[in-house]
Amino acid sequence: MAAALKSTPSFLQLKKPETHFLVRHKPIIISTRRFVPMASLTAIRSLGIGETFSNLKKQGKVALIPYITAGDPDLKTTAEALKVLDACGCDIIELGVPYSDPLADGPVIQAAATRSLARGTNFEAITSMLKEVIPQVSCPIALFTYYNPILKRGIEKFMSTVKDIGVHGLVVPDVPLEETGVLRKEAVKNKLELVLLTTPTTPTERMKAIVEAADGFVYLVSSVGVTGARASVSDRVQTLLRDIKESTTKPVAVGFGISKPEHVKQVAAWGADGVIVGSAMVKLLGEAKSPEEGLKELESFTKSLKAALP
Ligand SMILES: O=P(O)(O)OC[C@@H](O)[C@@H](O)c1c[nH]c2ccccc12
Repeated sequence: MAAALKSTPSFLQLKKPETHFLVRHKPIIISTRRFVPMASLTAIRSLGIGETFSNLKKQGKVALIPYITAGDPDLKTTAEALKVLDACGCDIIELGVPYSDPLADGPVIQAAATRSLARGTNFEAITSMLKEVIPQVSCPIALFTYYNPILKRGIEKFMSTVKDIGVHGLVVPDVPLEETGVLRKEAVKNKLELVLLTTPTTPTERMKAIVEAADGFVYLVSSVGVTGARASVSDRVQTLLRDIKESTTKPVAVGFGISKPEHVKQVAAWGADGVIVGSAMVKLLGEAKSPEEGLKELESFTKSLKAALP
């Protein structure tokens, strides 16, 4: 596996040459609308990623996966936004931990991270907010974080904290290749499913290694470059989806640039099992005249995307 990963071209010119855009995601949480009650009444945990996708598949549905930045415009609004996204039928929510050097992000998400950090958002505040919110929504939340905040806390500590608050997954876009094994081992120990990312520039052998190692689903990055709404989704996604699906039966979700109902419709028609929308959501929330305004716009936008999906 390591060998196959050696030649990983990162689709970003990241500062650290050895860093590859090999994302061991542990994403997300799955909204199954059904909880698996744990022993205690207070702690309930949604089903795993793979189970959620297979439930959706049985219903002929495609997962809607929003990404928003925690603490933008503030954590109170983030908590409300999670409930809005859940109520609108999102199947998976990615919650970004703001970071000072978000290399894989475009201007919208970078600006959101800057605003959030300027307000003093930190990991502890995010996890305590999540501890409150997760039991209130049927669609649990996954943390999206760069590698540094994990290292700062220690991988083991980070993973157990993430698991204890009821999170199912992580997205770590800049983890150096040689460290993905360690990350994965700890994640699995904490019953966290890891999703890996493949890109349009990932060589076939490497894509196969990624798909083989992915848990839950495979994240197909639709285009090279950084995150950000695009006018259209490249039709190369269709072939990329076909190639990946030739090497696995695992679900594949597509992200990057998706920002309109016609985009989600198109990507679903190409055979994606899930669509991921970040910048378009972040912009509505973070750039609105008021938090209430942002939440209202988020709701109608999300409903329009949901309506466009099977
Ligand atoms: O913002 P977009 O173009 O809709 O793409 C999804 C993306 O935001 C989300 O999955 C994400 C946010 N930051 C990232 C960094 C790397 C990979 C993925 C991400």
